[in-house]
Amino acid sequence: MDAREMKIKAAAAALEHVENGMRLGIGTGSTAEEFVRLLAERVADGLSVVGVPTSERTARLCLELGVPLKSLDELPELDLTIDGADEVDGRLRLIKGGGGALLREKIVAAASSRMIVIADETKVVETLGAFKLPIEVNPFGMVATRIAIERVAARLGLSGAIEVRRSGDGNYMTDGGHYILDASFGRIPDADALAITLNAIPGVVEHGLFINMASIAIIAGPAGARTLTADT
Ligand SMILES: O=C[C@H](O)[C@H](O)[C@H](O)COP(=O)(O)O
Repeated sequence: MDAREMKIKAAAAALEHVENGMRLGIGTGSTAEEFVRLLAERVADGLSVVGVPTSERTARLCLELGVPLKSLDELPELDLTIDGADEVDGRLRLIKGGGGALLREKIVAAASSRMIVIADETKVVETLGAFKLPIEVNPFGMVATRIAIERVAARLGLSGAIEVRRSGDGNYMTDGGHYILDASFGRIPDADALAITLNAIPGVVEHGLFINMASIAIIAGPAGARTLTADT
């Protein structure tokens, strides 16, 4: 089974949690896009749901495939969000934002009663941090913000390059008009402390640590899909 087939398997298992009439947060990334494709088939067959997309990219795909959408302001309380992740640990703590959508993803997940993460086995880790942690920052004072991040990270025993994400000739810009700093910490032994500390830095708009947000994770491997709950 190749990577795409595993993503489809996880997405298909997540689709079983979708019920008629649900208000759905719809994630971003290659795994979430497999979910959108399967969801669109069910919508074409008569399933009635309304989605709130977590990025312009997801919104475009949903519109193209006929998945009905509303904005989060029109639908501020959601039943379920289904989204991918860059890393998942045993407590269902996540790193997200590899695709740059972390801010909207976190706002949408926080507005949802439940969040289901869909991923392939390669995303499951003992300790978060091998994947560069995306930190969304305001362009104003980005260098000062980066220095502040380095200082608080050092106090938590974390080091490693913190680089501005690039796209073409310029800095990558999120849907919200911010930049992303990717932090190569390698290992983040205390993700909870780092999450709180980063949130306290002026200039940090949001970070890619999703703590206590996922209800379950559906992890697909060559043998099929399994469901993870925190500490199982
Ligand atoms: O910003 C992007 C999101 O957090 C994605 O859900 C995450 O990067 C995983 O993407 P993929 O399913 O493509 O690995």
